[in-house]
Amino acid sequence: MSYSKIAVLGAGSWGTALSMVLCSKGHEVNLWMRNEEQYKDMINTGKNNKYLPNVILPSNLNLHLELEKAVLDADAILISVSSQSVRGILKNIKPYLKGNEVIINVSKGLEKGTHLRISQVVCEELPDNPFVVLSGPSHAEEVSKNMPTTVVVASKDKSTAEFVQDLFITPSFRVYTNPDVIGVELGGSLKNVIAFGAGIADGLGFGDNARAALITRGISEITRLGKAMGASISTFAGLSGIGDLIVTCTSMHSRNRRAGILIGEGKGLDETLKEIGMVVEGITTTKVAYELAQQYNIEMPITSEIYSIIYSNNNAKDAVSNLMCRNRTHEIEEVVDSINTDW
Ligand SMILES: NC(=O)C1=CN([C@@H]2O[C@H](COP(=O)(O)OP(=O)(O)OC[C@H]3O[C@@H](n4cnc5c(N)ncnc54)[C@H](O)[C@@H]3O)[C@@H](O)[C@H]2O)C=CC1
Ligand SMILES: O=C(CO)COP(=O)(O)O
Repeated sequence: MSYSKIAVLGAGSWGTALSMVLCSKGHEVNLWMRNEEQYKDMINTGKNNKYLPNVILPSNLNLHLELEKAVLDADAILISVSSQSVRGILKNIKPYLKGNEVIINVSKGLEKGTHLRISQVVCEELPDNPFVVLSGPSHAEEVSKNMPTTVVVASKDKSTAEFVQDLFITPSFRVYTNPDVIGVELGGSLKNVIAFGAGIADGLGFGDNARAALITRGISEITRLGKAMGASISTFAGLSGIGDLIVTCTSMHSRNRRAGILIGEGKGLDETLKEIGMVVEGITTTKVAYELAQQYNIEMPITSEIYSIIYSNNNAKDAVSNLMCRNRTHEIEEVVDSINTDW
């Protein structure tokens, strides 16, 4: 097997956990962070105490504060910051790149204002670099402890997807490939909106029935928007669709679900975000998804009610009542997948 040099940009919980997977395969891994205090603490303690406190960092992991040094001669660059920070990071690394580094995005969100998927942001900023998105049901807390996890890597180019599959795959971290970049990106982003809603239901004291309803009707509205935006509907039945939706709506590791629980219990948004202390992508994605639903004229009732709670300060109990008392309708829509997902 051959070894690669990989720069991981963003030392939150996900960047750290994925660095550990890559180190376990013997790759040269440069983990970059912007915060000097965090860097010193990680050097001194051998742990990422702020974001992933319960694991010891591998001894072969290189920590960096200087972006230029971190990306120098890299074969691949993994972006693990919040989705709204991705464009800024790409602009910052651009002067140091050769143009053939594979860009691997793992952040799950859509750009505020432009409504762009991260692959489109990368295409605007680094048009020459090959691109892959890695997504799926994968909480950092479990990946960092080598618990069995499956993810999917999507790229327009099969050999690039297989290169990234090879970089990561281990007996506890199984990686599939998929050509449907749009579907994988939308599944990973939009599930955070529904998971936030599932958290609200939990916080209001509702049970398993409500959660199952949100998961099932949630994937239905995600698929509707995804189809309109050019995704393959079968991707939403896979790891980056229903798989990620299930894990995020049911796990106490989920930042989106935990934030929703606090809102359902009556806390305000600022207080909630402070308490979580990590990125809660679903807040911004709700606004983008709501606007996309209007743009594509797609009915997204759950997203719309969550939008009204976050952005119009509507009462969560009223939102539930609005959803339950909508006009009666059929469950299954006729959906035909016309997208050719062969490479
Ligand atoms: N934590 C998890 O289990 C998973 C997270 N993700 C996604 O990965 C992305 C990152 O999530 P987490 O690691 O959980 O977040 P986090 O909140 O633990 O860490 C985010 C990191 O990005 C850094 N950051 C943000 N803006 C930056 C900038 N402009 N320059 C430099 N650093 C910056 C922060 O300082 C922090 O270290 C999110 O999009 C999330 O949805 C995806 C799968 C699993
Ligand atoms: O995407 C994730 C798991 O696959 C992480 O979800 P949270 O951001 O809700 O923790």
